[in-house]
Amino acid sequence: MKPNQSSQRDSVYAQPLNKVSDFAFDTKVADVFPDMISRSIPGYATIIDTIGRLATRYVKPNSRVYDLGCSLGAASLSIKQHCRAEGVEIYAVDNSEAMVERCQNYVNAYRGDIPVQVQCADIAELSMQPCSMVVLNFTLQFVPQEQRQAIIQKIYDQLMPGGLLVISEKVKHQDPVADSLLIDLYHEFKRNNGYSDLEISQKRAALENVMRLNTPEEHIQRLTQAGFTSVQEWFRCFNFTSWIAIKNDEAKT
Ligand SMILES: C[S@@+](CC[C@H](N)C(=O)[O-])C[C@H]1O[C@@H](n2cnc3c(N)ncnc32)[C@H](O)[C@@H]1O
Ligand SMILES: O=C(O)C(=O)C[C@]1(C(=O)O)C=C[C@@H](O)C=C1
Repeated sequence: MKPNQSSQRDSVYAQPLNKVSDFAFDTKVADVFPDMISRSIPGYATIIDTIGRLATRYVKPNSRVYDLGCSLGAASLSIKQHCRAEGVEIYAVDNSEAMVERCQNYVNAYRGDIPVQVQCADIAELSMQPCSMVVLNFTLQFVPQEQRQAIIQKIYDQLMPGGLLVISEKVKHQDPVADSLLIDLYHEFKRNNGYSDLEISQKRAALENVMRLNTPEEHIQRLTQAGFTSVQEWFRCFNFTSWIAIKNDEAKT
């Protein structure tokens, strides 16, 4: 089974809790993660598939690819499935032991030519090597704000000229009317996917201190400040957005 296919049903927030603790990527979440993420992120399957398709265009022979905050490795396995370049190595990194352990099992069960190295590490402390593609698929939103610019700068510095960063995030919007409409539509999406009002509100409370959102403008500013000259939103649904950021072909390494 691929990590983006359905697994155990997510019922983490189904029962009333006396106290809602901060959300954590622990064993309880990791066990139901394929179901949780596919019912919680609009267009998740499309995003994962497109990451694989982008890899066929951007991953260079004999280069590295990083999947930062890989969870169960869905993006890595999509790249492995699509990419035909020779001598490629994927580095799938996450700081949750529960995720990394399960990710390794998925990787072991998945055949293909491209090796995937699974690593338990904090991406803020990760020492990166030159690479042709980096994926940050709904990861930066969980990293402390003050570490975000340095991470994007490190990625830019290690990308080869012409290299690609795919960054997907849940975002907030400056206009309060638009922001609350998009949040409302998102909650309707979750209800349509079988989540109750209780599950939606308890998970929202759990995420409050853990997931800090930026506006699209803040993300674009951060990418531009790091040096990316080509930044393009390629996916958007409600308050979820994905961008491609390409390092100029002429850029110095
Ligand atoms: C929403 S999930 C990412 C989903 C995954 N990229 C996918 O495409 O299926 C966020 C992941 O980021 C990881 N994470 C959060 N902060 C991290 C950090 N500082 N270093 C490494 N991983 C981190 C979490 O453990 C979690 O597995
Ligand atoms: O479920 C929510 O409310 C979300 O905001 C979705 C979201 C995310 O954006 O990363 C939050 C945590 C889970 O990892 C899966 C999805």
